[in-house]
Amino acid sequence: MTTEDISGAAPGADSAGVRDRAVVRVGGLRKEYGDTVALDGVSLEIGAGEAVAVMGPSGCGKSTLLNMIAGLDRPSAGSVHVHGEDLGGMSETALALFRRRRVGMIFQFFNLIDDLPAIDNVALAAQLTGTPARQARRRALELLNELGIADRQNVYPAALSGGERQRVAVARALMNRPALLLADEPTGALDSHAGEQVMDLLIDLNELGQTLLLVTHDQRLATRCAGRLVTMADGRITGERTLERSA
Ligand SMILES: Nc1ncnc2c1ncn2[C@@H]1O[C@H](COP(=O)(O)OP(=O)(O)OP(=O)(O)O)[C@@H](O)[C@H]1O
Repeated sequence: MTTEDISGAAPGADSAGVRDRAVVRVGGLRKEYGDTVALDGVSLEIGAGEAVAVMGPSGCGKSTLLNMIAGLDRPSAGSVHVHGEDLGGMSETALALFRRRRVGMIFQFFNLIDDLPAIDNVALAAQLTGTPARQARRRALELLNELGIADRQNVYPAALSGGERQRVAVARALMNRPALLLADEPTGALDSHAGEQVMDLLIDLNELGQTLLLVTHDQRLATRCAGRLVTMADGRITGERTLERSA
């Protein structure tokens, strides 16, 4: 896999250090759902080229934080900047464009479209930003090739293994060279072998300069893939430490 293949994010991981350019800046973030306070004053900065894992007990607000950074939901208070763009100031249309162009997301249950073969699941991400179909399919095939599943390009999600589905989802997430790759329990539905392969893939991508934010319950995923661990409880950040990546 090459830097050129994956992203426009790589230049951030330069010799000047990885945290000199923030890809994510979250300040005083609060989110209420009725009486539930899901986020209660979260501030976090992620530098270009960093891999950050967020861990904490169920219900502590991890996915809510991820969704705010992805522009999938709006905060009750506080600010989110991604790649220098202020999400709070965006119209719904601008936010939809931001989601397509700036962030790639992978989820526990893949979220692939059942009635499209692998290649079209991937290509669609670029077609939605206006890339002509032929060009989108060409890049989709390159990515599937880089991820080792080009031979599965015409297979529908139902006939793919869990690991293959997640690889298709990763290819889709990388399609528009996102500044930020967000992963919500990316190995949660995989057996240990497929999980290891997805972890290796995330490590490779980060080493090529892709900025990564992942939410997980899996200590092994966090320590293998991330350089920094953020812990949360009750909607707040309760701790932060640098990780030495384990083998
Ligand atoms: N759309 C929603 N409507 C109402 N409440 C919500 C919504 N989304 C999240 N919540 C609540 O906000 C809190 C934080 O939820 P969130 O999903 O962010 O936690 P989490 O740490 O990701 O949990 P898990 O590890 O179980 O996925 C929980 O109390 C949850 O019930």
